[in-house]
Formats: sequence, C-alpha cells, structure tokens
Amino acid sequence: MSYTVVDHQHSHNLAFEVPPRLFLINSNLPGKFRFDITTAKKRIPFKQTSLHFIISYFLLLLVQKHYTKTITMAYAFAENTRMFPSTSSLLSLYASFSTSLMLLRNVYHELVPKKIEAFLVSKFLSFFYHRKLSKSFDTFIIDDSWDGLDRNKLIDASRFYLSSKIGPKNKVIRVGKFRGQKNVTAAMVEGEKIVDVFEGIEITWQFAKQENDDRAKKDRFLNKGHFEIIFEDQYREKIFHDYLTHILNTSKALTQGEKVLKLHTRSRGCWNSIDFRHPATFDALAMDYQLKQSIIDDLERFLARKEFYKRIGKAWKRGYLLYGPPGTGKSSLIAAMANYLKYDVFDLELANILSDADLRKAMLDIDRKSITVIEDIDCKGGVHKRSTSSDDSDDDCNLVKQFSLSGLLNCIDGLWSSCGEERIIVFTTNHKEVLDPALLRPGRMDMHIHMSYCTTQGFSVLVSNYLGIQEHHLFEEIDELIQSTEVTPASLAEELLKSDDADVALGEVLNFLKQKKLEKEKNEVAKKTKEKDKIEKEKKNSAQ
Ligand SMILES: Nc1ncnc2c1ncn2[C@@H]1O[C@H](COP(=O)(O)OP(=O)(O)OP(=O)(O)O)[C@@H](O)[C@H]1O
Repeated sequence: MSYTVVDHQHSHNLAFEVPPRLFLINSNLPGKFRFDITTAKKRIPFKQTSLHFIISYFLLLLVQKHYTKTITMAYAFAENTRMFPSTSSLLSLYASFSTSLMLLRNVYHELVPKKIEAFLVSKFLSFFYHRKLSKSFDTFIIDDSWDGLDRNKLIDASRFYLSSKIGPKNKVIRVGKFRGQKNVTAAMVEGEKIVDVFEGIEITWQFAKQENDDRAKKDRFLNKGHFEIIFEDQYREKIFHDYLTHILNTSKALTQGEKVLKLHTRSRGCWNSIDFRHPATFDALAMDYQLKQSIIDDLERFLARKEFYKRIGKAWKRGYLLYGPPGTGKSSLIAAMANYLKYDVFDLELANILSDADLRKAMLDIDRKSITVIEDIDCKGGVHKRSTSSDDSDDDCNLVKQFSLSGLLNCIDGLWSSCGEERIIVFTTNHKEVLDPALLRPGRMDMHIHMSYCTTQGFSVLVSNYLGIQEHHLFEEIDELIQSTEVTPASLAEELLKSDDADVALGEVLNFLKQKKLEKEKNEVAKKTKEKDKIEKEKKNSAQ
C-alpha cells in the first residue's frame, strides 16, 4: 500500500510507501510540515526500464534537496549551540530528516533489484553469523518403542519433562487433564519447537510424526510420533549421558508429586484400576512405635538395596506377612506402605484365580514398583494345603481347586518373581496357625508382622488423630482397661468418632471398655463353670 503525501511547504506530490506508524507521527505535526493523505493507491512495481531510471533520477534530486536542507538546519543548530533551539526549528529539522530518509528508502527500492538485495543480505548475514553457520548438529530420536520390545521409558519421561518447558513461544499446544493427574497438562504438537538450555548447551526439541504413518500425517494433533533432540555435535557425550539422565530424573520428580496411586483388581483375566486414595499413613497407625519404625526401616533398606540384591543373585522383592485379629489395621498398614512408597496396589483375590497358569499371568502383568496384596490366605478362598485336590469337599471354593499352593510359592520366590523387580508382596491372615508351613518358612515371607489388639501407645496415636489431644484425666482409667481387655483399634476408633467433644468421646470409650471388661469376666466365669461341669460329669461317668 502506498499513499500520496503532500508536503505543503514545497507542494511536492509524492507516491511512496509511508509506514502507518510514521504517518501517525507526522500527521500530528503542527504547521507547514504537516503531511496529509489525499488518496490511497496501489503501488505500481517499476521494472528496470528507462522510465525507472528517469524517475529514480528525479527522486535522487529530491533527496539531495532535502538532505542539503537537513544539513543546513543541523549546521544552524551547531552554530547556535549556546542557544536553546525553538520547538518549531526542532520539528522542522525532524520533518526534513524523516522525509529525506523516506525518499532514500524509495530510491533504494527502485534502484536495487531484488536479487542483488537478497545477495547482499546473505553476504551480510554470513559475515556476522559465520561461526554459527559453520556449526554441525547431531540429532537423537526418542521413539515410543524399540523393535517391539518394552515401551521406551524415555518417551514418557520426555513428555513430562517438556510439559514443564512449554512457554509463550509455543503458539499451538495440546492441553488436557487426565485421570490420575492433579493439573492440566500441556504437550507439543508437530511443527512446534522448544529450546532447552542444559549446562549452557542449547538443545532444540521438536515433535515429528512417523514418516510412514498416513493417519498421523493428516492429523496434526494425533500424538503419535517421536521426539527429536538437536544439539551441537561437540556435546554429544554430555547429552547422551548427563542430559538424558537429567530428563529421566526430572520427570520422575514431577510425576511423583503428581502421581495418584492406583488400586488394581483382577477380573476376567485382566487387571482393572481405580484411583487409590486411602488416607492411611504410618503416623496415623495405632501400633507400637518400635514395630512401626522397624517396618519403615525395612522398607527403606529394601529400596536402597538394588545393587545388593543383584550381587547376591536374589530377585529384588520383599514379602510381608501381616497377621492378627480382624480390625487391628492390616489393610490400613498396607495402605500406609503404599502411600509411603508411592506404589500402586494390586489386590490379588485368590478366589478369582482359575489355574496356576492364570496365577502366573496375573503375576506377570503386575507392574514394577507395586505392592501385591493377597488378603486372607487362611480363608476358604485361600490356600491351606500344598495342593488342592479335586476331591476336596470344600464346597465354596470350587474355583480355587484348580490352582495349587506350589503354584503360588513358585510365583512368590520362584522363577516368575524374577520377571518383575522392585516388588513387594503382602499376605494377610487372621489365623497364622492354619497356614501351610511352606508359606511361612524363612526367606519366603521376609517379615512377619503381628497386628495386635490395641495397646497404650496405639490408643494415644488414635486419640491424637481423632481428637487432637495428648492429655486427659480419663486416660489413666482407660489405659488400665485397655491392658486388661482385648479391643481392636477399629472398635476404639468407632467410639472416638461418636463426638468431637473429647470429654464425650472419651466417656464413650470408657463405657465401651467397661462393658468389654464385664463381658470378658462373664465369659471367663461361664468358661470356668463349663469346665467345672465337664470335670464333674467326667467324674460321675468314671464313678459309674
Ligand atoms: N492400627 C490401626 N491404626 C489406626 N486405625 C486403625 C487401626 N486398625 C484399625 N483401624 C481403623 O479400623 C478400620 C478397619 O481396619 P482395617 O481394615 O485396617 O483392619 P484389618 O485388620 O485389615 O481388618 P480385616 O482383617 O477385617 O480386614 C480402619 O479403617 C481404621 O479406621
């Protein structure tokens, strides 16, 4: 677009390009150097014709005239340096100067052919960027799979890593929020670039579609493709070792903050998951401090001993057996372990397992860094004997008949367990005494944890959690009753939930414990009477 510009002082009618910004500035000028738009017309491109040169000649004359005028005025200012120049003189100088520049620009456009201009620009750039242009770059490709082997962990790590690097320079990004994520996630699309700086090295990331994937080519937003990392070849080693490790570590830190644990249950031969948001923590568990601390220490040691397990040739796994009456916190302890380790939980119900092969498959499908839970192994749906034969008359557990204890043991510490590392297996039972000794032998269950009835220490944890108090005048009496009765943390927790008022809630606990004590005494009396009756009956029988 060009405008006809009228110079009121010299009545020049000029057709040339005026940037809108410049026009705005000039149109605000007062007095005789004010420019007006009279008409807007399309610029006619000049060819290299004689007409072109004639016009250029006249334009040059005009430039010369304005240039001379500008110089004269500047000289006048220089002469009167001691005097402050008037506003109108300054504006005159400015207007004259800007008109000269515009004319010069127009002359340049008319005289210098495009090809010569491009040539000059490229020479200019290569002069200043010579060093940069001579750099050589390498590219690493991060693809999602590797010759049909496992999924490439680096691609997921890259996604997480880049989501934190996307910035305002990326004009098109993918956004979404998915199950298991607390925040909205952003991702790169094809054509966008991210420049990352690692230890002073500039690394360019781009996302590219698979060359042979037609569907991906058509759909810019189909997220199937690979990442390309482009960097100067002299940093190849550093990028390979340090930068890629940095990506893995950073994404791990990001995902751990973000991670919502999953509870996986198995049905119809496959694992299904839901979010696992059990609030249990070690702090909130009512059990003896020493036992609690020994479990935490054991978990920590297990995590830190990857190399140790490798060296001694053992699968990197740990087995725990939790035993004790119902309501003593076995499930709560498992949840606390999962929250502590940030491990998913795989709840393996033996009643749903059809055969040894099914059990093997179920175990193989379990992810690393997870806790496999087999609850109530003493009950009907569980395992009592080394082999469940078909003539077993245990009516309710027909499904279990096809898989054997040896199959289970094989999974725990046999060949199959070595298929997945960094695993924890937890068995729970209310009746340890009925379990097959093979299951209990040392090395199979690394730690046997007795979940007992509530103790004084356990009760103080419960009270602190539920009521937020550490002291109360009823504590002494309650403590005596806790020691002389057998109550589970679950039942005491129920009583504490009855009121927010500590006096009321602890009153309820006290009544409950007194009642329990009475029941216990009654039971003991009844038991003694029964035994006495039995002995007397036996005496009578022997006398006859
Ligand atoms: N040791 C404990 N510390 C804190 N809370 C507990 C404890 N034991 C039980 N509870 C409370 O009782 C509820 C039931 O406990 P939990 O299911 O963990 O017991 P369990 O031993 O697994 O029982 P079951 O053998 O019947 O499965 C928990 O939700 C928790 O509120």
